[in-house]
Amino acid sequence: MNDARIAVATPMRDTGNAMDAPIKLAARGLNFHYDKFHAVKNIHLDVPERRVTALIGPSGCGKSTLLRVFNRIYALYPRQVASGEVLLDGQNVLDPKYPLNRLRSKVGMVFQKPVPFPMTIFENVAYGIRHHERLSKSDMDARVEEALRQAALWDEVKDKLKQSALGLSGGQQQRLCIARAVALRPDVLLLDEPTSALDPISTSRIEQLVEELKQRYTIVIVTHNMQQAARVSDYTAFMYLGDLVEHDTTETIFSNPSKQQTEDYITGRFG
Ligand SMILES: Nc1ncnc2c1ncn2[C@@H]1O[C@H](COP(=O)(O)OP(=O)(O)OP(=O)(O)O)[C@@H](O)[C@H]1O
Repeated sequence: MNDARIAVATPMRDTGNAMDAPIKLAARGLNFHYDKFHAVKNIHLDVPERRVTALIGPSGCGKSTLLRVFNRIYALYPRQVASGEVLLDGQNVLDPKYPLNRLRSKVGMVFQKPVPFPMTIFENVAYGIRHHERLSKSDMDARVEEALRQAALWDEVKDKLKQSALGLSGGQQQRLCIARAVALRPDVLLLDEPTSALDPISTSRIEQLVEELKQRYTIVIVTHNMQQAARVSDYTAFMYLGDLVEHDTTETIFSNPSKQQTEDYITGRFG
């Protein structure tokens, strides 16, 4: 093994090329254009259920774009066009007939910079739930607590639920954003560089959390940090200039990639 390669700390199953879990989310012949710019090129990708899949690759290769296509955020913007399919449990979520509300409740997203709403900690979590469900006060209290516990934040905030979320630290704010996403009980969590704005302790907290969350959720994480990809993910997809170059178990990608470009990237020769 080349010294520059990254040690994979997570124990890996010997899966060969086969997935060790059913496919939850899949891209089929997926293309994406920002106006005339072809940002994602004919991608086929299988995302297994209750596993962590990392998207890695140099800046501008299309990682965030792919994530945004997975929950159709682009649909808000004119001149952003996707073609091909994104299958969630076999149903094409890019089909305009697939209700956006259903998609939002099944696929949660957490962004690079934590952006809590300027309201109380409780309301930050309850807000999204109210959009989708009508719950009694006691059910809502229980749901908010459940979400905050899953995001490993409950113990730190249980005595100040009525205080503004803006008073939380950056790491706590990011866990609040994760609580907001899991509060809708989604199937899939998309994490777009969730720790890039955080200090090392908060980063490690979120990485531990990802490990816990995968017991319940299918997770796709975009990261620039290859050590992080190696630590938290079961599968890794390497992208370059809009192409999906290689996708395999994280162990294989970091110890025995089949493509030269992948090897060059993970050993730090470019990117
Ligand atoms: N709103 C936009 N309009 C036009 N082009 C865009 C837009 N957003 C992204 N792009 C282009 O699409 C390509 C992919 O961008 P994307 O943000 O998906 O890359 P990335 O791999 O996530 O990069 P980074 O790691 O720097 O976040 C880039 O060339 C980028 O310049």
